[in-house]
Amino acid sequence: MKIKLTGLGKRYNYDWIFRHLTSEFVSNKAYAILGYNGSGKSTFINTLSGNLVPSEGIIDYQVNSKTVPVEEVYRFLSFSAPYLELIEELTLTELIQFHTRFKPLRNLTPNQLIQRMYLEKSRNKYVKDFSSGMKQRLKLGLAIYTDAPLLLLDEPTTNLDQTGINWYLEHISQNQADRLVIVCSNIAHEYQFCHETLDITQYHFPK
Ligand SMILES: Nc1ncnc2c1ncn2[C@@H]1O[C@H](COP(=O)(O)OP(=O)(O)OP(=O)(O)O)[C@@H](O)[C@H]1O
Repeated sequence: MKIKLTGLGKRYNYDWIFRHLTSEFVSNKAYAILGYNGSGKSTFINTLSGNLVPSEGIIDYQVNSKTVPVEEVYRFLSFSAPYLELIEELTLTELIQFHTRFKPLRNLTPNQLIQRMYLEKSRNKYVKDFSSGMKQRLKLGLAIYTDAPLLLLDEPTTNLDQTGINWYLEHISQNQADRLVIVCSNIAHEYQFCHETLDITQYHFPK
């Protein structure tokens, strides 16, 4: 997986959030997108994922050296973010079954995933009855263990306690090979495994 950005910019109405952004992201590397609250990290990652349309510039996606059109990119990514909701009306087992109808897991069964998330006791519990930390572990577990070459994480340790943070760091580091990982964050421990950083605030002021 490779994503090449050329002169990328995004604005809401008359406000440019970022502009003149040229960069490249490649597989087997993890990148941290940094910046203070409201600086544009989520806007950037949602532009990369194809959820938002860029206001200017080009995004070139390549999978196995073949160009992929933006409307197909969703097939190659898994994405966890505070604003992406789980289906709360399903039990944990039902949710994983539903999820895997669209995207397979990375060489593990739904039961193994439940074990890795330490959610065995909650397999028949409705997601709406999960604690906020359990929901976050579920979001991250589904994202990390979905078999997708592009893994996008926005504020991954939201609602996690120290045990949850350690769990996230262990599982992300075990599952970052052979894929492209992009993490939006302003908390150092969330992106300590990343190889490169991109400070979105550097693209605030157009030259
Ligand atoms: N749909 C929208 N319409 C207009 N402005 C928006 C919209 N979405 C975000 N913004 C604005 O874009 C700016 C960047 O927001 P964004 O959520 O990308 O920042 P962020 O760096 O991810 O913030 P945080 O760290 O708080 O999550 C903010 O000023 C925000 O108010």
